[in-house]
Amino acid sequence: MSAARLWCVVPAAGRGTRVGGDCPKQYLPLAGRPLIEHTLERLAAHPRIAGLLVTLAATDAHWSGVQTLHGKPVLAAVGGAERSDSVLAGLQALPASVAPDDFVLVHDAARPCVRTADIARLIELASTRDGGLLGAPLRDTLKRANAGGCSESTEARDLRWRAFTPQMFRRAQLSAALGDAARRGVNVSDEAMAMEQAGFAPLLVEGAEDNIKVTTAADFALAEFLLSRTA
Ligand SMILES: Nc1ccn([C@@H]2O[C@H](COP(=O)(O)OP(=O)(O)OP(=O)(O)O)[C@@H](O)[C@H]2O)c(=O)n1
Ligand SMILES: C[C@](O)(CO)[C@H](O)COP(=O)(O)O
Repeated sequence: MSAARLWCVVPAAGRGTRVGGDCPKQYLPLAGRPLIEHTLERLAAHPRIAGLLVTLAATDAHWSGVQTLHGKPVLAAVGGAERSDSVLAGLQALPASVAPDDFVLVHDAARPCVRTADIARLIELASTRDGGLLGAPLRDTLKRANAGGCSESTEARDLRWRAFTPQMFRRAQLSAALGDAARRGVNVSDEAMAMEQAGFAPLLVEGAEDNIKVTTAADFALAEFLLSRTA
């Protein structure tokens, strides 16, 4: 029997303010196509992905979108003010065929270079736990800056990881954790933070550090180079 396939929520309702300009970064050209289309293509091509639920800003009507990709459904829903709101909206908009206990992946539209093998490894390992996330141990010395932009102290580096996406959790548990954080007024920066606060210990799965999040204008050139190499 073939391995179960998972739906992926793709938060894409951001404004890309750190890139600047009028067009949200997910629609800016990257290697000749809108950034978001590289991400959706990479996800939909993965044999373990069943479908994509993309959350968009209500004003992003200009995104032509795609209805199916690699024979898989690509659905859209309206996101929210914060990334966590967009993820929660996406979870709530998933088809009824996605059961409460089914694992769901959440992957930033702004991360087009995620490696196919890393997605497979996350699914394999996190399925045996209460979920997990791709990341990488911190390898640089970590500094705490003061208001004047100078190094004030050096932070402990051991046991520190950078969190990437996808992050993978059970639909109902993640929805409950995100909803609880929102009710407490906590703006969680990723799904794992919400799950940690709900008492879970998400598995950290080491992935390639070229799974970059396109955040500033300078990231586009790096992402274009990486897209030409990774898959
Ligand atoms: N309210 C929001 C904010 C962000 N995102 C998505 O979450 C991902 C990671 O967020 P980030 O890189 O911060 O994107 P932006 O919020 O657009 O960037 P900025 O903070 O520079 O405005 C992106 O795919 C973004 O579109 C979202 O769906 N809804
Ligand atoms: C979810 C994430 O990509 C993990 O590193 C990150 O927290 C998103 O942060 P952003 O400020 O919304 O880009």
